[in-house]
Amino acid sequence: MTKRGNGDDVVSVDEEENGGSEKEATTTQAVQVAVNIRPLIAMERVQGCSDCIAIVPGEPQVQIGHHSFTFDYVFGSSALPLDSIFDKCVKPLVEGLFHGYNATVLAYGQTGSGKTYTMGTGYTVRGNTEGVISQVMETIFNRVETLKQEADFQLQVSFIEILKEEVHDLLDLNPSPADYGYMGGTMGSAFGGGMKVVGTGKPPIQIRETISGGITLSGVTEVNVKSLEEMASCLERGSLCRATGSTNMNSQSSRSHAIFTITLEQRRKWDKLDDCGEEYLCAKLHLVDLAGSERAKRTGSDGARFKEGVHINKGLLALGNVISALGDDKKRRDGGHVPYRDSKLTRLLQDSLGGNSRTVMIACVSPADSNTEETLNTLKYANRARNIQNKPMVNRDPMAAEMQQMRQQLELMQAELLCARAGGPSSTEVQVMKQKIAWLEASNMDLRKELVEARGQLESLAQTAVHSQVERDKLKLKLEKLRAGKTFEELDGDVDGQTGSLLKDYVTRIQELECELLQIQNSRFPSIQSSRPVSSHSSDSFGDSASGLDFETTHVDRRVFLPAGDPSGETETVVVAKENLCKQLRELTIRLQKKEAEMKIFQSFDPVYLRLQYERKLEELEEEKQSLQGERDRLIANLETLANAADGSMQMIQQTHMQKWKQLEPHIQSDHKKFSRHYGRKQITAACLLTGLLQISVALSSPLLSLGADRLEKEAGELV
Ligand SMILES: Nc1ncnc2c1ncn2[C@@H]1O[C@H](COP(=O)(O)OP(=O)(O)OP(=O)(O)O)[C@@H](O)[C@H]1O
Repeated sequence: MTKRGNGDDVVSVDEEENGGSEKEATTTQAVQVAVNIRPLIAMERVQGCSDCIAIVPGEPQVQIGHHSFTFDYVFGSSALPLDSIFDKCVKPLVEGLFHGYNATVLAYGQTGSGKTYTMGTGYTVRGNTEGVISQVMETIFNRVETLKQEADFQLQVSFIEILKEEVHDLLDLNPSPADYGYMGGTMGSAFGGGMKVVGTGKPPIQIRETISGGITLSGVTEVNVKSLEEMASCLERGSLCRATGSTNMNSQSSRSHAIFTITLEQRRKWDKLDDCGEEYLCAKLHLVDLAGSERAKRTGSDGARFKEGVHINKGLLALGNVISALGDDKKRRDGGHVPYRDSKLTRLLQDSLGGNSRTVMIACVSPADSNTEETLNTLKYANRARNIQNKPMVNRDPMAAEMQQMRQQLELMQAELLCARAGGPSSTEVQVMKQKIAWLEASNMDLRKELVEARGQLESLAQTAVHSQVERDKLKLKLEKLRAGKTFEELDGDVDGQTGSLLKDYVTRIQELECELLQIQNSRFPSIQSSRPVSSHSSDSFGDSASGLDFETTHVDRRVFLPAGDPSGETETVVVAKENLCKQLRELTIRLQKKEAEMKIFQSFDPVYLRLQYERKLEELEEEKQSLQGERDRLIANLETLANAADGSMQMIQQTHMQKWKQLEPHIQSDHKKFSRHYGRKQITAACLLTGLLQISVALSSPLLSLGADRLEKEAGELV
């Protein structure tokens, strides 16, 4: 959406530099209006004219007297330089040509205001090469050169003038008698000194309307051009043939309206043809240099020149009416009549004004105060022209479109024929199958994407698994090494710093405690000690416990389960007890093995927390050891006393022991509970310690103590 200076909002089809939307235009585009203010010419200076047009700095706004107008662009004077007129206004139209849009550049204004100068219609190869048209030609050929790999281009030019309501072909080498009636000005200088060549001639050019509503000129010469030079030569030839004449206001006044038309046809190459691209496009660019409006009084024209002036003004008046009709919002909304047919000029410009063309109007004005009235009129018309809405659309060749359709039909029928011959499916089935294939291809693409994602996830999982496996193997190895009796020093390389040394300390301390307990046990029952085999590696049994606890093979003297002085029932009781014990211990072993796995996790726990836990437990164990030592001493003393007593008093001693045990039992239970809390995860060590306690009780060897031993054993089982 472009905000128009006069307050109208105009929907632009495409405002990009490339000048062309590839889509069909569904919106309208207003005629763009640029004002070109030429400088005061010598004649005006001589006459002492002054500048009557003011420009609002930085704005496309001009003021004349108390009138103010806003346009799309203002060039000349203190506004934009004239040489930027092509880039700003015309280049987008040229680009649009390559997208199939017709375009028109129309120079309008009073006589001597600079229309021919601006358009460059007075082009000569060796002389005047200024103006819009020469830049248009250059740009077109540059673009063709750039795009020649993608499409085949064909360029044609035609050049006509409307003189006294007659259309003349300026490129016809054999003009009809009607074409050479004019002998004023410089016409025909290139072809025989001031006269058009007389020839057999063709029928006069006629303006026709096509079925689609387009305007064409039948009988006009269209010259195929392949190079810039060829096109420039056509322009020069036509310019020289154009009717010009000298008036008081312009020594080389154009006496006709001239239209130089460039037709661009492009056919996309097969391999460059995409689905949405057009195979064939054809667009026309009309470059129009109108004759200037004039007042006979000022031009000083009389006779033939006066008649020309009348015709010129008539044509311009018709143009003014068309502009008024199109520029009037109300009339346009009501679908009011637009008098295109009132003149040949308006008829020819039908597409350009309110049609399917993209149009730029350049209103040329003189700044001289002597021309104020004409300048004001021009600006008023130009301002009205800004209200004209066109509907640019891509020009397809109907024949080519039909051909394309037929080609597609042919392909389909050929495919059907092949299928029918091979007994294959019908065309409907083929269509369905094609759709299915398309659908399958799409879903295949989706699945491929999912597969790639899944593969990525799998790889990362595999990496994690490998990593975990390596960690597990390392831990396994360490454990095996520890089981094999390796010290922590030997494992130093494998165990990481703080945790390793901490564990080492605690294991050493536990082993020391175990030894101490064993010593207590030995010193408490010296009589029994002598009757049971003492392993030289007493700690090994605990070591084994820690590394798998093979209790089945633990050397426990079976006699420890026998009631004193009852050798008769020894074998049976011991075997049963041993079996029970072994069974329980087997279960214990399995559970401990499970816990062993948890141990690994436990190793990764916070060392500080672990240290505190262990320290607390060590204190408790120390206390327990102290109390046990005290109790041991007392028991030894009692035993010694009792040993001297008679057998009858043995019963009493046993009862005393029983009482003592009952007193101790709650303490032991509470200790065990604490123990199990702190050693919830450190089951192996707990089991070791409990086993130690078990062995102590076993070593006591008395029935009441064996009862305590049973309890301990049971608790050990629960704990684990
Ligand atoms: N921008 C400009 N700078 C300098 N001179 C200019 C400029 N525009 C026009 N002129 C001069 O003004 C004079 C009239 O210009 P031109 O012939 O282009 O007017 P015109 O509008 O085509 O007139 P007509 O309608 O009579 O054909 C010429 O001498 C031309 O060189």
